[in-house]
Amino acid sequence: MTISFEPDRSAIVCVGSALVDMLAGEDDSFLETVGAAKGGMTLVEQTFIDDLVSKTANPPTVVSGGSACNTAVGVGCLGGAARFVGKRGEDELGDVFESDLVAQRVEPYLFRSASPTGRVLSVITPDAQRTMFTYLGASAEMQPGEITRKCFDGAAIVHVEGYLLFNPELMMAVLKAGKASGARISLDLASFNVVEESRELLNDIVADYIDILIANEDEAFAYTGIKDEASSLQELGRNTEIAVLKTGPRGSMILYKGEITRVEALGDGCAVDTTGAGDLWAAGFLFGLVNGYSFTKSGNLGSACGYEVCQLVGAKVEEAGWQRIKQLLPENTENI
Ligand SMILES: OC[C@H]1O[C@H](O)[C@H](O)[C@@H]1O
Repeated sequence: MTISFEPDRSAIVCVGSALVDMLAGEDDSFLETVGAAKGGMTLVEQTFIDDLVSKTANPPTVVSGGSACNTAVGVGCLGGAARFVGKRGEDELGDVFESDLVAQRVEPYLFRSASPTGRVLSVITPDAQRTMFTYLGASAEMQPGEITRKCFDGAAIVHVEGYLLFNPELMMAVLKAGKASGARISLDLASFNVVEESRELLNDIVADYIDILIANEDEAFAYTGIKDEASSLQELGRNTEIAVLKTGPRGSMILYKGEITRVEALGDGCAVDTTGAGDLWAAGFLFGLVNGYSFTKSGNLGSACGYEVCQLVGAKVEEAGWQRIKQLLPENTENI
C-alpha cells in the first residue's frame, strides 16, 4: 500500500527550532559540579552555556541540531529534496548552522534575528547518556507573520516538530500556510510533556490540519491515555490519514485506512547515543512515502535511519552508515 502526491511536489519542508548542538564528552563529575540531573534537558541562558563550555576538557564538536532540522538533514542525506524553515542569529554559530545544512543537501529557509543563534550543550557521559542545556535564542523568535505559503513551495510534506506547540500562534501560522500550499502535514509529538502541556491545542488542530501523526510510546499514552498499543494507535489515527506508533527496539506500527503495518526494528538494540533517533526515523519514513514506497518499505527505511543515528554520538549518521542505508534505496528496494 502506498500514498500518492502530485507530480510537482517532492520536497519535505521541516519547520522548527534552529539549534546548534555542541557535543562535549565529560565525566559524571562535570555534571555533579553543575548540579544537573543526568539525562534531562534544562532551558538556560547563553551565559550559562558559555561558562560550561569554558570548563569542558576539549572544545565541543559543533553541528546543526534541533528535531525538525535533524529530520531535514536525514532527508537531504538520503538524496531527497529537503528544506528547513527556522530562525538563526547574525553570528558565527548561525553561519555554522546554515553551512552545515547546505553541506548536507538541505535548502535553508532561515529568518534572522539580532539575538544569538540557539544552541544546545549536550554533555555525554561515559555511560552514553546525554544531558542537554538549551538556550533557544533566535530560534524562539520566529514570528507568525514571517510564515507564508512561499516557505512551502513544492512541498509534498510539511513536517513540524511538536515543540512548536509551545508557541500556538506560530504553530497555527505554519499549519494554515502549510495546508494552503496543498502539502500534507506531518506532526512529530516530540515529548510526552509537550503532549501533556498542549492537550487543548492538539485537540483543536489534529482533525483539521494533521495528516501524519507520529508518536513514541510515552507520547502516544499521553495523547490517548490507552496502554494497549494497537488500540492506542487506532485512537492516534482517529482523525488523521496516517498514524505511527514507534516502540523503540520493538519496531513501529503504521495505521492507514484502518489497517496496521508492523515494522521490525533493525540491529541488536545496542545504542551509543539515542539522540535524534526519532528525528531520523521520521526522515526515512517520510522520504519513503514521498518516493512512493510501501508503508513497510518506508517504515524499514525509518528503522535503518533510526538505528544508524544511535551508533554515533550526536544526532548524526556517519558516512558508512549512510552507505549502508542507501543499499536499501531504489535499485535494491525489494530488500527493504
Ligand atoms: O531531537 C534531538 C535534538 O533535540 C535537541 O533539541 C538537540 O538539538 C538535538 O539535536
